[in-house]
Amino acid sequence: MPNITLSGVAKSYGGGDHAVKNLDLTVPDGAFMCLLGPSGCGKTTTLRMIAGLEQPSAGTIAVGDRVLDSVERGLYVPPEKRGMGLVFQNYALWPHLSVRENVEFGLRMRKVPGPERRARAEAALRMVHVDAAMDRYPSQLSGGQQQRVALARMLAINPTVLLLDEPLSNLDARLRLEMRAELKRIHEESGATIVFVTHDQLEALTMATDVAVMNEGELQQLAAPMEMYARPANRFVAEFVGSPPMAIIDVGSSRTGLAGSLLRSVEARAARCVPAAVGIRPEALRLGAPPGSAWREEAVVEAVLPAGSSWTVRLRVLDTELYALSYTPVEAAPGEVLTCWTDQMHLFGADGARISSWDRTEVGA
Ligand SMILES: Nc1ncnc2c1ncn2[C@@H]1O[C@H](COP(=O)(O)OP(=O)(O)OP(=O)(O)O)[C@@H](O)[C@H]1O
Repeated sequence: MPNITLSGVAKSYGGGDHAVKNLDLTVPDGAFMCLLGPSGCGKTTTLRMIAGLEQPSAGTIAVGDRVLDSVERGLYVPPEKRGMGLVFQNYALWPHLSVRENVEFGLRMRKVPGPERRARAEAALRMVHVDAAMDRYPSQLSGGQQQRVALARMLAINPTVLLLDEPLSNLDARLRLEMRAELKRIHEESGATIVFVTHDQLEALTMATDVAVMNEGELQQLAAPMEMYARPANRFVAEFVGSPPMAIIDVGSSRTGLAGSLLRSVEARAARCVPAAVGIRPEALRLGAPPGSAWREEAVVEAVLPAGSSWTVRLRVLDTELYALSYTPVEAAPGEVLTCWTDQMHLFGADGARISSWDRTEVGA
């Protein structure tokens, strides 16, 4: 199964501002790609263009050698001829059809003969673990089961590409967690290429093989989830991916306060790195005795917030409030002075881009 390639793709609705700008994106064969970004960043528009529900204003969309859209060549393949399955946030099932009939419906439309239709519907329902409820009606199922039936309806068609637009957004927290694991399993079992739209960074990190972060119609970074977490390409990605978010301290040429302290530490290690901002993830801000070369400062404990398996600590470090996230118990009283330290800083330049030469100084530091 070939890659999906978007080259120079743009979309503006009715000649207005561009919802998607000059997008170059390759979805590798068999990938589980999440399009991630805040509301209005162009994720859904991108998915709808891949599906053929919207036509690009510029650029080319292809699956392998097969061009599906080319504005230049006036080429456009309609959705039903693209061989892709779509599941949207509102996954309406037919209320008057049983679960089995709902799943068989798409196959009936495609004129798949009876016995094969039944076998494929049952196999798809087994895959999503709702085969026991095959003869019930949608109103007799939980939200999560209905969601799975909608997925089974798509899987039965054996799409090589599955396009999902926030399909878990109507579910409660427990079901979302369950469905994330299910989707991952289904992806592995079916071998389908999945493109999944979400604004939930945790959803993207937990499920995707590749994450494409978008903002204001532009691709900010395309990377494997843990790579993106470890090395966000710019300030936007750094702040968007991770919860609680990374603290980003503007340093400029400051010689005072936390900014000055961080800057001196950077200069001591890599004099040629000139950051405009320094980022520290809460879990990278550690309490206690630092190793030799790590940046350190005295921190005044403002509050300790235990959450069962983790402890969030609000600290005042010189002139700035920072949060530390610890996975071992923190027993400190407000007003107590501790040492905080980190050996994992993220440096960003004046244009907001990551200073990657700094990462090389950290390796082996
Ligand atoms: N049919 C439309 N007509 C005009 N403008 C549209 C249309 N659909 C989307 N837009 C605009 O295009 C931009 C991108 O929208 P899009 O739905 O792709 O973003 P999104 O990232 O999926 O957001 P959300 O998570 O809120 O769905 C937004 O500014 C939106 O208002």
